[in-house]
Amino acid sequence: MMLKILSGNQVKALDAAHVKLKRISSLNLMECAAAGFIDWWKSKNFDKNSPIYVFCGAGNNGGDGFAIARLLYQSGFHIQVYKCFGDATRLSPDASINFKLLPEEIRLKSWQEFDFANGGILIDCFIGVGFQGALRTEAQEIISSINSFQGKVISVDIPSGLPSDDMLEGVCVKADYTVTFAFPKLSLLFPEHGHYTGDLALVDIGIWEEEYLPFESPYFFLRKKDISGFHRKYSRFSHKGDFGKVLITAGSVGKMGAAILSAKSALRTGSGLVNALIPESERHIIQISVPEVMCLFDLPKDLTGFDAIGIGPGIGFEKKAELLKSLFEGYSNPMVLDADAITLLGEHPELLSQIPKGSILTPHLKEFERILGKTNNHKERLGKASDFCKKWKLNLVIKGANSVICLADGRQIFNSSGTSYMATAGSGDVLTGMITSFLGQGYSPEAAMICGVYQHGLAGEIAGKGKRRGTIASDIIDAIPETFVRLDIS
Ligand SMILES: NC(=O)C1=CN([C@@H]2O[C@H](COP(=O)(O)OP(=O)(O)OC[C@H]3O[C@@H](n4cnc5c(N)ncnc54)[C@H](OP(=O)(O)O)[C@@H]3O)[C@@H](O)[C@H]2O)[C@@H](O)CC1
Ligand SMILES: [K+]
Repeated sequence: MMLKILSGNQVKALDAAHVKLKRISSLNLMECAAAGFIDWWKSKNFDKNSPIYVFCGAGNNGGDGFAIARLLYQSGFHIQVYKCFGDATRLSPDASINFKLLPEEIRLKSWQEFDFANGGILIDCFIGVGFQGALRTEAQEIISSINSFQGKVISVDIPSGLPSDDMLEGVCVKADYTVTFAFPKLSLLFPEHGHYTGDLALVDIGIWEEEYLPFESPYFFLRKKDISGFHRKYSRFSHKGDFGKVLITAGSVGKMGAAILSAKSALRTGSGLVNALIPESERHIIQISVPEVMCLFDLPKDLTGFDAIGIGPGIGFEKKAELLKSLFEGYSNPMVLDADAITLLGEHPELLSQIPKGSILTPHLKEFERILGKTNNHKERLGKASDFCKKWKLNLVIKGANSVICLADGRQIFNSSGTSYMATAGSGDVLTGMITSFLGQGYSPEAAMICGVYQHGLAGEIAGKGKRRGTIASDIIDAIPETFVRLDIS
């Protein structure tokens, strides 16, 4: 089962059902959230001498803040708590209890007394998912002041002022880290909000994935533990035919790198046989750099022998609409369409209905607009993607940080692996090769996308660890085999 992403206003009902099921109190759950935050904190090795300022609101987000302040104090940190509310009668019941539990030694002040020119660490527990309507004037002032703070800012659950499921309209806290509870709030995964959320960490507060079942949501969060269940198991008697024969249609004069990257990725992902359809004049390039690949120069008449087809990286546009048409006529299984193939579909929308059902399109944000039109923001993009997938019975992978796998049935799965070091030329060609390879190994389109997208991100993390901004697409390919090791897939 995969973690569901609920909306902010479903959180209260989820919490209520959880505390009933586990026979605990909501105060216990708050303590669990605070303890989870402390575990994350310890993993960061923050300086023990750094002053820590905890900004607390009057709701349960503020309650988390009081509990965190107490636990950090008990661990030997220098804590000051700043109130972002009038008087204590405004506190929610659980916040009120944790307010009273604050050790006497912790200095309590009003936010107006804080010198924002200070350094240190500010923990933002002002407003969480209980944010509603438009920010009131004083709240805007508090948030703008927090944003003028010179040290590090850690937001608890969500940066204060950011709506949990929508685009930001006013101001919100700009965090260096956001430590969110139970599930990532949808808006934390929107690229437009990356600047506000900073590094995202998810803290488990003991709510099982089964407990999300009664709650409706099309959104899911893909994590490491989900992957092995989507993989095929091979036996001792498997032979190269079992690992699939794929056709990669990529590259053109001056862009043969795209063909090399996607074909090599398919091999590293486990394909038994990789054929590359390329211009004959360019054959030496690929045969020298990837000798395991067999080259074809014309589209074979019979395509039924291929277990999967991937088309697009670097193919260019000349006579390629005809090529797409021939592929769609001669092949009825799901295929992978990327890069120039997507741009061509944007220019020839009449071809959309001919794409084999269940096929996978992997656009980046610009390519997305070429087929689906302009969008103002990610929320709108997700809505359009959902309509598109349902209408044409196709799947989309919207590439980026937290790539979104959009399935034909309307589910949308956000990936958790990856790093900004993957924003490099050819990274998408690698993904095309990986997904095509899994399709060819007999995986369903859903399983091929899930394993491909997650392992592509993981390979990027492995490559990026030692190479940082010097990471190139070939490094990602080299790291693909290690992803099988890390996931314990044979
Ligand atoms: N399972 C979980 O995820 C768990 C969740 N937990 C935690 O509970 C949090 C949710 O707590 P919640 O529901 O009490 O609301 P919360 O976020 O504190 O906000 C309320 C405060 O914001 C204020 N405020 C609101 N709108 C405003 C506006 N427009 N402009 C200005 N102010 C505005 C509002 O003020 P008021 O309108 O009442 O005057 C009130 O003071 C959640 O994020 C997580 O941290 C954990 O403890 C346990 C497990
Ligand atoms: K917050």
